[in-house]
Amino acid sequence: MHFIIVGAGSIGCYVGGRLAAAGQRVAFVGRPRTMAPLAQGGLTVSDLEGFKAHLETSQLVLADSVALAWSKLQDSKEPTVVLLCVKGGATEAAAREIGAACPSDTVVVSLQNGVENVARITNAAPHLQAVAGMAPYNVVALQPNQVHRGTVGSLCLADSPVTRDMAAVLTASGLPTVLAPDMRAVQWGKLLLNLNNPVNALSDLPLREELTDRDYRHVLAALQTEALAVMARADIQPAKASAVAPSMLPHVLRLPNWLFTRVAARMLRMDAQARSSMWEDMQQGRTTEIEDLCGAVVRLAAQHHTTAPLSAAMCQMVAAHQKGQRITGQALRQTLGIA
Ligand SMILES: NC(=O)C1=CN([C@@H]2O[C@H](COP(=O)(O)OP(=O)(O)OC[C@H]3O[C@@H](n4cnc5c(N)ncnc54)[C@H](OP(=O)(O)O)[C@@H]3O)[C@@H](O)[C@H]2O)C=CC1
Ligand SMILES: CC(C)(CO)C(=O)C(=O)O
Repeated sequence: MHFIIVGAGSIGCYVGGRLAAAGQRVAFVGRPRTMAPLAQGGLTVSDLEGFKAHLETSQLVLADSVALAWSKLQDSKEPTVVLLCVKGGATEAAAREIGAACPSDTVVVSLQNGVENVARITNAAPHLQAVAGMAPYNVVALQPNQVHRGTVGSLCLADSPVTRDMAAVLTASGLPTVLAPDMRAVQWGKLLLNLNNPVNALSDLPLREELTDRDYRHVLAALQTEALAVMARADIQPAKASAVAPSMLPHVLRLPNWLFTRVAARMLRMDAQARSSMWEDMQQGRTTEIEDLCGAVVRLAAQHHTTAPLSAAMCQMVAAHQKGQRITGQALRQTLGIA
């Protein structure tokens, strides 16, 4: 099996880098700004468990378009799978490019956050086979050509005949992968955790520091309580995406620090430098995924004739936020009126 990574950023370089380090054929498609450091210095992938591998430039297949990546991999009869690793706002354009470059029925696995990307791929390129995936862990770029996984977990793919072989290849390459029959539940379960992305980005703190502040946790708990109510109304039962069951998450987050750090020890098992992908977007002045996360809760609420005022307020705060500004947990709690 060959892989094309579309969106060679944090997740794309981590997943593609682990596959390539394990000997799989992988082509990376990215922007010139992210591809130039790979072309100059190769790619280093590492994780908090001590794994570290360096791939020389000569070991990497780099391409500035999906069409070129496809042609570079067609030297055997191996099936080629596309792993889509762009931010939600870039999905449709990327899907159109994949659709134009790859034959009908090419499998495109979305490893993106949010709940709407498979539908976006299908709308933009109906002849592709879009498959839902989920990356549970945090990856940051420590250097322009070094990506590091700072938290733990297994990749998750929609269970289907096309993903079974893929899951085995990913797992054998150091990317433990599980298959799930109901990806909608998995994606909404992950979205509940991702409601921390805007809180983390506004805090301007590493994840662990932010999560050990009870005021920030109260904000996250309130966002999750609101989202859980909207999901219940929509008959969505979010899957467990962390050590804590979805319905228990807000209760655990509201615990005092001394108890939270014990009960949620697994949730806090992360590198001191790990930050949310939304924090990285804000730092780089890029469009954030707030509309894919809090915006999705607001849209689901509207579809079911209710509202999600806290998620709506977070959409506004993130849109108005200036890079480098830190909002304390207490200030955030006050602004949102969270008791
Ligand atoms: N980072 C993390 O820890 C985690 C991220 N995720 C999810 O994974 C997805 C990717 O996140 P992340 O890796 O952080 O994002 P990054 O921004 O680091 O990487 C995405 C890259 O794709 C590029 N890109 C966009 N469109 C195209 C295109 N058509 N062709 C080639 N390259 C393109 C982007 O360039 P440009 O910026 O110029 O558009 C960017 O360099 C998101 O949905 C995120 O929520 C999930 C779990 C954890
Ligand atoms: C892994 C996690 C939850 C870390 O915040 C994430 O998905 C992200 O940063 O986008």
